[in-house]
Amino acid sequence: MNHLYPIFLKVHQLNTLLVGGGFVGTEKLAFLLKSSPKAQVTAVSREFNEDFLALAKDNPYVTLIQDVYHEKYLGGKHIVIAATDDKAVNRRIHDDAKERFLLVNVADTPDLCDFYLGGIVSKGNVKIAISTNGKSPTTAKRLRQLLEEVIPEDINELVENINEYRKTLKGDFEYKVEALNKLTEGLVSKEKSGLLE
Ligand SMILES: C[C@@]1(CC(=O)O)C2=NC(=C\c3[nH]c(c(CCC(=O)O)c3CC(=O)O)Cc3[nH]c(c(CC(=O)O)c3CCC(=O)O)/C=C3\N/C(=C\2)[C@@H](CCC(=O)O)[C@]3(C)CC(=O)O)/[C@H]1CCC(=O)O
Ligand SMILES: NC(=O)c1ccc[n+]([C@@H]2O[C@H](COP(=O)([O-])OP(=O)(O)OC[C@H]3O[C@@H](n4cnc5c(N)ncnc54)[C@H](O)[C@@H]3O)[C@@H](O)[C@H]2O)c1
Repeated sequence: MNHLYPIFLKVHQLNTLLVGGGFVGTEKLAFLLKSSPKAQVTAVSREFNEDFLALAKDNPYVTLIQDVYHEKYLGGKHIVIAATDDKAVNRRIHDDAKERFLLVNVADTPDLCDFYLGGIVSKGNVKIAISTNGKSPTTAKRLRQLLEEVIPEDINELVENINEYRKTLKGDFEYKVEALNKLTEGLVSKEKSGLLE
């Protein structure tokens, strides 16, 4: 049983602190920016590797601070990701963040995470997040690849068209729900939709 509740964060209007500019820090920044190119990220690390620097370069929303972690960097942050290679430092980041009621992810310790970064499928306005409850990130990656293949590229057109239709509906809430459900009935029947072919 997976007890996690997924939400979709507007990270362009939240401040994220990422500590650790090595391999894992780079991976986390890359996935964050892939989904949310304007994510506001402050990255603190003793050293940044080349890939990290390349990702952050020319991105006005990513601020680099070359320093060891200090709790002062938690000021004004909503979300914290600890990705150093020092377990004790990651633990301290976690404890400092919890003291401030911040949401924290400790990349090397699922038990210390308030949330996981998941596999993400993006097709226009449609976004699907995948988690294995921290048990097998490789499976999350494979499921992401599978869904990227089977979800049609034109799913976004469908969403846009339904959005246009939705705006033209004049009745009360119940009327709108009924009209939209009728229009989209075919999507969940295999024969009519073609979505699952
Ligand atoms: C989905 C994805 C998103 C992302 O990174 O943004 C993601 N990991 C990805 C890939 C990946 N990570 C690892 C491998 C190597 C194979 C393996 O070890 O399994 C591969 C596969 C590969 O790279 O091929 C190693 C690894 N990962 C974690 C640990 C620590 C531990 O488990 O103890 C270790 C061992 C470190 C070590 O042994 O030293 C922990 C976490 N990784 C998570 C997310 C969270 C749980 C997500 C969930 O609920 O499923 C969680 C808990 C915390 C977090 O990071 O949020 C991204 C795929 C994105 C994509 O391609 O779509
Ligand atoms: N969640 C995942 O997907 C995942 C995947 C692989 C590994 N891991 C784990 O993540 C951890 C990090 O691994 P890595 O490969 O990125 O290591 P790395 O050596 O490439 O990077 C570590 C970074 O942390 C920085 N750092 C170290 N101490 C610091 C401090 N006190 N303050 C600020 N920065 C500091 C270093 O300068 C370096 O940039 C390891 O514990 C590893 O087991 C997690």
